[in-house]
Amino acid sequence: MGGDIWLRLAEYYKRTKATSLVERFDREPARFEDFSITLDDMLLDYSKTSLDETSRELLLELARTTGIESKRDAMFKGAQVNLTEGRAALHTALRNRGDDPVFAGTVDVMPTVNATLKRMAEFAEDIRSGKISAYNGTAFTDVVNIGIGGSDLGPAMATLALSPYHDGPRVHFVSNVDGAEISELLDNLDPRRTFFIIASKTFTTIETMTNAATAKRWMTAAIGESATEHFAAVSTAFEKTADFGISPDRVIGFEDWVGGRYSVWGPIGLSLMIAIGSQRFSEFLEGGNEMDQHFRTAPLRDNMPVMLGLIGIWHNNICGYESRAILPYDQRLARLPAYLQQLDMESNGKSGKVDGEHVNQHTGPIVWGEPGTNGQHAFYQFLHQGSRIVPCEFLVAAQSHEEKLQQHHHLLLASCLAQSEALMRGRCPDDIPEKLIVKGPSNEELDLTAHKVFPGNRPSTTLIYRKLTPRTLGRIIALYEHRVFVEGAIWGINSFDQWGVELGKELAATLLPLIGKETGFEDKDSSTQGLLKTIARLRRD
Ligand SMILES: O=P(O)(O)OC[C@H]1O[C@](O)(CO)[C@@H](O)[C@@H]1O
Repeated sequence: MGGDIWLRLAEYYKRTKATSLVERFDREPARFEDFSITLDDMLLDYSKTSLDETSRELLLELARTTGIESKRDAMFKGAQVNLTEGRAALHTALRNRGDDPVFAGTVDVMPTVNATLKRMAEFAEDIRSGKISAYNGTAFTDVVNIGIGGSDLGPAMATLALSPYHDGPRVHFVSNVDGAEISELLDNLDPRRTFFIIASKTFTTIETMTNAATAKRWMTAAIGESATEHFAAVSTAFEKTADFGISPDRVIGFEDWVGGRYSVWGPIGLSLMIAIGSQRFSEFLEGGNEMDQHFRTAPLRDNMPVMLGLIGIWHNNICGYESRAILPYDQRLARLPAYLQQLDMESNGKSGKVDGEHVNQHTGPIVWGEPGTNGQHAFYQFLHQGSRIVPCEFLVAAQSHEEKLQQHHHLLLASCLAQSEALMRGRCPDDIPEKLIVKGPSNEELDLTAHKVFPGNRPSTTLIYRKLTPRTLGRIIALYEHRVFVEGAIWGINSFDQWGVELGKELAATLLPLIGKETGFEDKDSSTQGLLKTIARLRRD
């Protein structure tokens, strides 16, 4: 679908790509107003990309041709958009704040969603107040969420992002099966005052189950049979949580129409709710819901997720840029790049279309990033003068939480704006006031001007928001969720399954009994055999 439009986009890009961003700004005095979208106290500036009126119209035509509106409406209405798993993708129902029913098939899911949210809130507040207490009646001081992927990244990212709102017990996250992570944490915790949440949709994920078993042993060694009182689970698999020894009144369930990487809005967000309280969690949901309403109702041209998605398509499929950098000038969003890696790359890192056909173009890009200004002192050299062009996505708050450290925030803001300006403007030899001459190895004079030249014309977007509040964070996450949806819908892929993670898991299960063995793996390739033998030797010697 949309074959001709792809060609027209490519041809238009070819014809206009010589026009630099600086030239565009010189020619179009209202470029910022024309190429930015405001949603209350949030603004997306995409004027520093090479989009112009014509290319934007072509992209909007692409979106319409690929049925973006009907696909969006189908998702919100609970259609089985996740065809390969036979499910709806109704994470938006978890943040539906109105009274309208939301159907998955013929069932209105809202009564269950609201009842679960109420249960979560009661549970979280009881932990916070000490009503749910440790075996000896004392309040819990520490809560540990054990989960991985979507059962970790969302609450871990959001808990850090909203740290100014923490007024509950300390919340920690363990995800890696590497024993280093859990052992370093447990060494610093008191089992008598620690509560574990085992967060796993399937309750089979090997990393989570291994960490959960270790936590249970650690707790049992300290308090014996009372250990299970220090555990809760968040899962869709009630039999498995019972087998683990968690009583049903300590299990908060959710439905299979919530994908792992979209699950922070519901019970998987329990650790976040314990940290910030149920009221603030509600504000977080409201923020997500506001972005949903915007996505559903704003004209495509003024629609933030749609335009962010189309900018992604432009950069990826038309300009040929392979990756996108997520650059929050907001230290508390330090985990956002990792969170978006899962959201984006697990959703859209696919080569098969919904109909089983192979895609004939690139799908999801490589997503990476770090908070500014640290990134500036690490990889920005590459962004400014490297041979590859990386579209940069800056995020920054106008106001910080650190009222007494305004000079820090001014510098942070100035740095963020400076980077997008430098990427766009670059620096030509004429702008270099003094020639820098050094002596070469044979005492000859070397002119360093070329090293000081920046090519510029490198695209970026900037998302500015007033302050990183629960509501704002909700909006940011929902914005990116819908952007991923828009891109996936245009490529015709299913953004809600993740078959590509299966093979590695299966092979790990077959390799596990071979670790430390010298033989028994003759059917493996010579590299794997060699590595297994080396492991055995290094463990033995
Ligand atoms: O919540 P679970 O079932 O433990 O799954 C954890 C993660 O594993 C995956 O299935 C694969 O990485 C993710 O999609 C998911 O978020």
